[in-house]
Amino acid sequence: MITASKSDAVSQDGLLPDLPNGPLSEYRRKASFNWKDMAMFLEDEDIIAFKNKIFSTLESDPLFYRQPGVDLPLEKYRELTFLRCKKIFEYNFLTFEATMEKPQKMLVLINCLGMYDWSLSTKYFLDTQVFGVAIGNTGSERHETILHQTQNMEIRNPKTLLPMPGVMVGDIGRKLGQNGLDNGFAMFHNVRIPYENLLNRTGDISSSGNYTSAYKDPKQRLGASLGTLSSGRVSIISMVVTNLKLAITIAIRFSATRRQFGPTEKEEIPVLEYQLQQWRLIPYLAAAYALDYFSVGFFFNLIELQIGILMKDRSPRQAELGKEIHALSCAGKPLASWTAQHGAQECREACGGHGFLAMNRLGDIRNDNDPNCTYEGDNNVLLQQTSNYLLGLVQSIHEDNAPCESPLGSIHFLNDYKTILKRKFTASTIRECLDCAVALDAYKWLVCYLLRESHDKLQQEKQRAANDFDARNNSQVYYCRSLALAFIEHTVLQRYYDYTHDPSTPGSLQPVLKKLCCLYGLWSLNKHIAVLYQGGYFAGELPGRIVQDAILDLCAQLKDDAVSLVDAIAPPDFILNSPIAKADGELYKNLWSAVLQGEKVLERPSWWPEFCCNKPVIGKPRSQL
Ligand SMILES: CC(C)(COP(=O)(O)OP(=O)(O)OC[C@H]1O[C@@H](n2cnc3c(N)ncnc32)[C@H](O)[C@@H]1OP(=O)(O)O)[C@@H](O)C(=O)NCCC(=O)NCCSC(=O)CCCCCCCCCCCCCCC(=O)O
Ligand SMILES: Cc1cc2nc3c(=O)[nH]c(=O)nc-3n(C[C@H](O)[C@H](O)[C@H](O)COP(=O)(O)OP(=O)(O)OC[C@H]3O[C@@H](n4cnc5c(N)ncnc54)[C@H](O)[C@@H]3O)c2cc1C
Repeated sequence: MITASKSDAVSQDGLLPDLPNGPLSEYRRKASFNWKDMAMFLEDEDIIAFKNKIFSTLESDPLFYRQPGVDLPLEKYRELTFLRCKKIFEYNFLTFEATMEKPQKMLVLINCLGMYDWSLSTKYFLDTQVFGVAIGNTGSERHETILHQTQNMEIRNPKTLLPMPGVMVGDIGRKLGQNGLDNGFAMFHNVRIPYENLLNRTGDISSSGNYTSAYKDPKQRLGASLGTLSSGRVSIISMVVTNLKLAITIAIRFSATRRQFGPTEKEEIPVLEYQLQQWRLIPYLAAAYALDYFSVGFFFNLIELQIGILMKDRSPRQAELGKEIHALSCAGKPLASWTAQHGAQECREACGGHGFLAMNRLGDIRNDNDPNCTYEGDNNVLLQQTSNYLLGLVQSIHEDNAPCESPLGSIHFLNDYKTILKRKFTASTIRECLDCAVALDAYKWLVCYLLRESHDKLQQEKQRAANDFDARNNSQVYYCRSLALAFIEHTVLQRYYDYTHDPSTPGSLQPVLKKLCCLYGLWSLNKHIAVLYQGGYFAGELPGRIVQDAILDLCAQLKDDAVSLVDAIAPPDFILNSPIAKADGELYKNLWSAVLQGEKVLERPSWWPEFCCNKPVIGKPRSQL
């Protein structure tokens, strides 16, 4: 294990307390790096201190006490979420000034509260941010009153809490997750909306009925109006990565402590030693790292867009930035939320029966993550926005009449479209595949190929179909949908590759980070193997086989680092709230203690006498008279 220097260690110990010794210590000793170095490389001291403050405040407040696995009645859960939400207002973890100074803290706060409970986080941020930012970014001074009313909880009649005349509101009922959040409906019957309520930042109507807009170009106006809608999707990418981090922490710590049959009868071995367990979990750990890096960087891109909106930037670059962020977020949300969804399910199963026990939290993580695939736009519908953006570039690519340029550079590689399409997979050994550039090159080819195929398919369908609507619909499966996903996977991988190969990345961490990068790349690429063969990039048995062997090799190389990799991203035990995944690794002691603390755990059920009298006469229902 590589250790930190003395001065680093002093500041680390204050921020990151040592983890308790126990059954996980052996893996921690075997790690190729120091988990504290990794934690402090991933987040700066200020962010770690901010997280510690939030976590310790919640842990010290009895209102935030919770018992693992207890299923609260709906009404009680919503009441508790509301009370906690009010308390979060009081704690005021993030002032307006602090947000302006370091906007990333907003994302950190969303995720810290979400790690505790997503119902609480979503409730708090829908009120304070989603609604507020939408009004702030698309309205003007005349809408400030609405923002004040929201902050003072005045969304009905402030004295009676009854809806205003003509407005009907109601509750839509129990959902599959996030039940602390009360989703409702609203209906308006002959309600006159005052003219001043029109959100008028990009266009207005004068009292005489004339439309005016400071934007001459309708496309720029559209971008400015809709740009603000990207913030939810960008934030969701980070939220779902947080879920993946929670789930993988639980599954890795469990797998490192749960023992089963080994090669000899003498000793049982941790299930993490099994190749199958490694292959099921470690790629999700790599995905958590790669997507986490993407989510943070992409949030900074969003901040740049929002500053432009606030500064009334009407440049073509600002409009292009809005379009690119829209295209990336419309594929980034699907990729990240599906990865978290599949990852949470795999983690649940990888923990066997213990994973199905509610108190271990994988069910809640999975269910609370699930609506991220739907809200802020259904994943499959959103992917079409990304493929539309890419298809819009085809003409310039074919005719070489304009370079493919975008503010964030995600499409720059398409300038080499024709050359890339002529390339073939050239690696011939597993060793060569352990260089992440191999997966990255394959992705460049894949995106170009799917772009060409999707474009051709769309043209064919346009000739065949009666209208553009059908043509577009019939070009999604295996074409545009795959294109959008391959494009975003390439973007995530390219960014992670650049980061892990950057000379400023500490030498002690580079080897493990590069392995994670390579594993994420090959594992993701492996899902496209049919297309790689179909388009002729792969030929013969060798490419498919060495890619798969390289994945297994990387999993084996990373298994001794896995515990320290989750230590670097795990929240404290109180927040993780999963007895099988506490940092001390005392799986059975912690599970047993949580079971015994359950309410009425040793009592007979209240209906026990039914068992002893009125015994059923098989095949003869009793008369109800
Ligand atoms: C966009 C649609 C999918 C499709 O719409 P259309 O059918 O009109 O498609 P077109 O292809 O014709 O599009 C028209 C045109 O517009 C461009 N466009 C569209 N959107 C954008 C955009 N955002 N930016 C830029 N440009 C945009 C598009 O590219 C086209 O341009 P061209 O003509 O040039 O091609 C649409 O149907 C759609 O959006 N559907 C989804 C609806 C939706 O998202 N609803 C959301 C409801 S609210 C909700 O679900 C809430 C759930 C709870 C969420 C909880 C989590 C949030 C917590 C986050 C906290 C946030 C913190 C914020 C931090 C901060 O901001 O700082
Ligand atoms: C927990 C939760 C909270 C929410 N909160 C809010 C909120 O606060 N405010 C708000 O306004 N909304 C909210 N929503 C609604 C959410 O934004 C929508 O559910 C979402 O945008 C999807 O739209 P829909 O439900 O109408 O799906 P539909 O459009 O009915 O889609 C149903 C199915 O049809 C398919 N489909 C639809 N159109 C196409 C197409 N063009 N091509 C191919 N397939 C298609 C979809 O893929 C999907 O499988 C919330 C939803 C959830 C789950």
